[in-house]
Amino acid sequence: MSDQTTSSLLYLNGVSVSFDGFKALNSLSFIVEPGELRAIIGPNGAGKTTMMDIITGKTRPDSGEVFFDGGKIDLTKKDEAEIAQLGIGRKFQKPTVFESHTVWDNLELALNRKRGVFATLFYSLSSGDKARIEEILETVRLTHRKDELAANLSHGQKQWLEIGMLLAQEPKLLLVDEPVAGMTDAETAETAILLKEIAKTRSVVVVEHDMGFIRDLGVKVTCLAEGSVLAEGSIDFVSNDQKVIENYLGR
Ligand SMILES: Nc1ncnc2c1ncn2[C@@H]1O[C@H](COP(=O)(O)OP(=O)(O)OP(=O)(O)O)[C@@H](O)[C@H]1O
Repeated sequence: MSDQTTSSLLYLNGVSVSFDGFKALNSLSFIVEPGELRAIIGPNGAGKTTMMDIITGKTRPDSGEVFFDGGKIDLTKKDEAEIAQLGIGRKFQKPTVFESHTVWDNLELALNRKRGVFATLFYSLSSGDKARIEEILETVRLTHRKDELAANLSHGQKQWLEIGMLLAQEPKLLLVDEPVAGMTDAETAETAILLKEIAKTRSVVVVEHDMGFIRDLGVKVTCLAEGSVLAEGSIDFVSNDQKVIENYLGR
């Protein structure tokens, strides 16, 4: 096993997958380090969602390697539930919070989900749990709205609440799909700060089309196109790459 495999949190090497003969991923190689925040950009159909599907076990690769946690775990041998348990959380584009519950209860439910049904039946909230919920509320900027029904939150706040629910499961890697679509400019700017804070204690991979937001993140950017990496580096490096301009930014 190579040094890159053992030092990385997530290691994809030569991953390919086809749907009806169409190569959605074409020998994709992609590495995320522990504690790294990484931005992914790329045109529609580039394979961004398919890559997330491979990591979370929703889709199986036709070929290639997918390792987690310093090469210890072969994700291609695990199902979706096992991968979630291993510490990979995924936030889809549309928020899916429990609208008729309060913000606090949404987080409490997420904390309980980690414990399983039996433990939850005989469970009362410990002071440690309360402290953790309060900490998450601070992180996702919702302390002042903790007793509000989730239905009454703004779209951006619902996105933050769902990120908080994922944090309650203590993922080592958080995958976030287009979090700022539909957010106000202020919420978008705040989301960049929030994700940078979250990435202090875990790795985060965020897919976005909003280039202002990507610039605010100030992290390494990977541009995908036609199922493989077109360019990777700082936002200035990637956005000045001729292939990126032709395939994505200049369109
Ligand atoms: N389950 C599937 N069956 C058939 N084709 C699929 C399937 N999933 C993805 N594809 C195709 O694979 C290609 C890559 O799609 P993918 O959704 O990964 O791109 P994307 O980069 O996430 O695009 P977007 O920015 O539009 O979300 C697309 O052409 C898509 O139509």
